[in-house]
Amino acid sequence: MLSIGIVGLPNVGKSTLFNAITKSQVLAANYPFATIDPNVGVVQVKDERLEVLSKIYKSGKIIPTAIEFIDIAGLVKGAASGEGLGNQFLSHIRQVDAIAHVIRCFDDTNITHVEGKIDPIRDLEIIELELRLADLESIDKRLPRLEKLVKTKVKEGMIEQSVLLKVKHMIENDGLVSDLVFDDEELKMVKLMNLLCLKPNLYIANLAESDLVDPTKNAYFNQLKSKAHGVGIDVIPISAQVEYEISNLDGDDQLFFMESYGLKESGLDTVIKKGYELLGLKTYFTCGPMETRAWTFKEGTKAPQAAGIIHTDFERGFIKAETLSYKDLVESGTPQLAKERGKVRLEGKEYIVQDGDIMLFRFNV
Ligand SMILES: Nc1ncnc2c1ncn2[C@@H]1O[C@H](COP(=O)(O)OP(=O)(O)OP(=O)(O)O)[C@@H](O)[C@H]1O
Ligand SMILES: [Mg+2]
Repeated sequence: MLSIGIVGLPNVGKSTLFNAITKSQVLAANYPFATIDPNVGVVQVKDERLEVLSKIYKSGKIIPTAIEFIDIAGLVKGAASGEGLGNQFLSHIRQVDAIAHVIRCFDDTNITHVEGKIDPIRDLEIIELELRLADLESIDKRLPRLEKLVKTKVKEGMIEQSVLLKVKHMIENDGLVSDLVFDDEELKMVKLMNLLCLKPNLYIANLAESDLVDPTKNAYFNQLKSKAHGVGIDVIPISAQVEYEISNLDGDDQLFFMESYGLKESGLDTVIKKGYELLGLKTYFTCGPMETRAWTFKEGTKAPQAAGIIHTDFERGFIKAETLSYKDLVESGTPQLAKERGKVRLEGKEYIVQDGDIMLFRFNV
């Protein structure tokens, strides 16, 4: 399962957010380094299409897809050189597929800030610098080991070296990740390499309760937003504390509470949805009277491999996939009508599965 790591300075609200997202009760407390070992939680990805599909197919149940969130210990300045158990915590970040970076944007003199003062841009830069320094160290260790491969013209070695040199150059010149240019082969290599500064990334602005109604009145949030905008990163405004309180209420109370803050939807759903997008994930559906179920695949996956997500036999014995797009189904009203209109396609091995496809795999083993 793909995972998103919650990363940031100590005592900024990471565990509070984790508890809200995963409905857990891990220790969230007003002192730095409350979290040492990573906490792992699995969450369902909400998708409005599931309700619609289960009505059309009169399905007995709905099974959404899921992703994993990991609450990681706080990083401090000097983490990459071992400060505050930094190396251990950085190794936890290495294992996640994407990073949700929590940045404190709330004033509260009772809650300790490790740098003494609220300053989201400085905080952001501290964390990003530590990730870069950690990468630089691993790049410098790796490069000499690649020399032999490069000398004997082993292709993988040459591609990896080229990627590492580009990233090293970017870090040493304080450049932007968004300015890096990789060819297709290098991109494939990047995905295998686990460099921290290249992981997909989003920012979560942790706001005071009073700023929820209109986050743009909060100067910290605006600073963060304009900085993020420049590098093409999303900022999600949220109050981890409020979300945590909401997550502990039942349905009706939740709605009442959200209305009182002027919230239309839970910020957590946005975090989960954006996280899913960030990972380049798409959804296809299988539907029938038993269940309507969402399956996660990576953008660009072909039909047999998508079938293999359900069962390896489906991939091994793949023949064809009966495919209907969600849009065509909804426009037609029922699967029968969609079929009559010629909207149900028989796709073969080279078909690239699209988000929202409803699929029925024909296979033979
Ligand atoms: N939006 C917010 N407004 C006010 N207080 C908050 C907010 N978010 C979190 N807090 C409070 O901040 C404190 C620290 O929260 P939490 O333990 O979640 O931080 P953390 O980032 O996990 O810290 P650590 O790195 O030490 O594990 C808690 O007392 C929590 O209630
Ligand atoms: Mg914590």
